[in-house]
Amino acid sequence: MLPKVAIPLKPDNPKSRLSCVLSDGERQTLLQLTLEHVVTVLKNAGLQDLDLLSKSPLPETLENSVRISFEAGQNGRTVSVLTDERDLNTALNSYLKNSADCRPILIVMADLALLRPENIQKMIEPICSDNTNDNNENNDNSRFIRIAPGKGGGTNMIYIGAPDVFEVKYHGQSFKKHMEEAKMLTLPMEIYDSFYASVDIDEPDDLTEILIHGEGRLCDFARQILSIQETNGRNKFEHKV
Ligand SMILES: Nc1nc2c(ncn2[C@@H]2O[C@H](COP(=O)(O)OP(=O)(O)OP(=O)(O)O)[C@@H](O)[C@H]2O)c(=O)[nH]1
Ligand SMILES: C[C@H](OP(=O)(O)O)C(=O)O
Repeated sequence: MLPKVAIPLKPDNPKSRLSCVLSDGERQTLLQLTLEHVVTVLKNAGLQDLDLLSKSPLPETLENSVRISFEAGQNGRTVSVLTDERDLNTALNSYLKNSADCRPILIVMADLALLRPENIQKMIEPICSDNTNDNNENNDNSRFIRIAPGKGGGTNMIYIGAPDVFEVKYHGQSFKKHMEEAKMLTLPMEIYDSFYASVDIDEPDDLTEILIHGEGRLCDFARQILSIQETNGRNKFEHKV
């Protein structure tokens, strides 16, 4: 069964850890470009239903750019916008509990600038039988958890096959906390290890990854804000502040 996708969004003061190198307007642009990239990748991977879970009312321009990138309305694709002002974990856990149809949920962060369609396909494919858990109380291997770690201990994507019982615990080494949660619930669990899925754009140095590996408008944006300095025959990226 295809999962529903949830993308949490914080449209006010986004990417605050980049405020030392990017203006507020540039950080808004970065959010929009990374979100458009992620949504295009989800569409190209064949996903159908997208929920944007926003901390504050989503600006119309951002919502429209998502609808256009996802080609909402075509081939049955849907985009819904939900607003929940509570903190990230409270909002997402309430969303998971309220997904009445118990369809699997794939949570994807909006800042995965290097994400590729094959990463999504790997995230949603059935779990390898070697990784299933004999103690799985549910005795149902469709109710598995698959985690794509982010650098520094975060969780960039998580497939939740059991949204009625699993609770997310983002921030502060969430990757380990999510593994522990799956173990505690005796759900089958797998780690999806991919460089492209592991890069989220949090700190100034992460911008260089866009310049090196990124494509299209995101790469153009990185070129505008970074310059390449050559020292002793080696390239070094510096921020144009
Ligand atoms: N709904 C919701 N989404 C959030 C919240 N905080 C962050 N997000 C989103 O969660 C994902 C990961 O966010 P972070 O990298 O932790 O936060 P950020 O706002 O992007 O950046 P910083 O301000 O530097 O922490 C992004 O898609 C954010 O837009 C929140 O409180 N509520
Ligand atoms: C939301 C948080 O993101 P980070 O702070 O790692 O960007 C996490 O993945 O737990």
